[in-house]
Amino acid sequence: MITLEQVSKTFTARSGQVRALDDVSLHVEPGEIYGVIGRSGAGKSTLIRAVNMLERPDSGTVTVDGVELTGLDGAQLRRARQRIGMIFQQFNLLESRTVRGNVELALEIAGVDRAARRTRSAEILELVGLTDRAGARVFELSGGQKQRVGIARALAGNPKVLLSDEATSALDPETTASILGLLRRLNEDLGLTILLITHEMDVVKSLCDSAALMRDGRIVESGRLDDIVVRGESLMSPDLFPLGELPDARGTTIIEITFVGLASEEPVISRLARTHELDVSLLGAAIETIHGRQTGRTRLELTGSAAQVDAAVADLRGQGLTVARVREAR
Ligand SMILES: Nc1ncnc2c1ncn2[C@@H]1O[C@H](COP(=O)(O)OP(=O)(O)OP(=O)(O)O)[C@@H](O)[C@H]1O
Repeated sequence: MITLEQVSKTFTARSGQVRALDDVSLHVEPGEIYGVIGRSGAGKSTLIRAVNMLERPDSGTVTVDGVELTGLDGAQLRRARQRIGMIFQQFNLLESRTVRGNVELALEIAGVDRAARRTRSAEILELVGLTDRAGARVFELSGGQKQRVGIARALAGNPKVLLSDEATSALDPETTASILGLLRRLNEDLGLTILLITHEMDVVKSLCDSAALMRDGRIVESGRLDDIVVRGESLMSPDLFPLGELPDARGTTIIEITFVGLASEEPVISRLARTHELDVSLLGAAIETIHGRQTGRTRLELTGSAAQVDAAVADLRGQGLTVARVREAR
């Protein structure tokens, strides 16, 4: 539904040239929720703005719903953009207008007549749970309600794709959860494809089907979330399962095991110690609900000979568990 191929963008800042997007390729399937995560300055905003050509790439192609946007200009581009909704961290609403007035604005610009606008805004406000606030002014609303208006406005033209630029970053945790729940419902009920950028791993964990990690204008890891969590050496794992710093080196081997949909690591640990005559200590465990499944990562310290440790790791892998050797005994 969204494909970026080898997209690059360089800005000229006072301090010199900044390569905000460096050969970025990305593919979002129809109906998917795709999250791009990264620190401030990684290039996330430039990436999402490139998808609807708010930021025109220097090179590469952007295709949305079969239309190559990088090849369009003027009226063609405006038409194609109507199929792409966007929501923002600061909502970007017109404060002086009513809720309904904000939702109808894009339809007014698109030349939709008054009666059709009214019908459509009523429909969409019901979808986001704001029917009883239709006549309220924007400044009277809470942050969560404002974002619901933002979502309703973005969906008024019936887009296939919704772009979300840090849509929950200005909201408290409870309101964030309700907005993420709404996005999930719209994805399921309307088949809406969602591409979002965020610096919060919790947003990715609770909402996304797939994710990409950006650093210095590049995508350094990407894939379906359920594949990423079982990748032993995933770059996103430390943030997906925060286990803290490794202890100081003390001549032992440290491994991390990923469990998907498994209730407890206890039998694995005791069996490991028994079978391989190793000392096994549990250094930490993090369990998260990812994609609706309980997924966990356990960090274990193994004390034994190199051969015992190798045999233990092979045994765990043989049981279908993902094992990363995060520190070798020296
Ligand atoms: N219009 C611009 N002119 C000059 N430099 C820019 C411009 N827009 C972005 N940059 C630079 O490009 C790099 C990527 O910025 P971008 O805003 O895409 O990152 P980000 O990951 O979205 O960060 P944040 O979360 O802080 O917005 C940064 O170094 C930024 O300073």
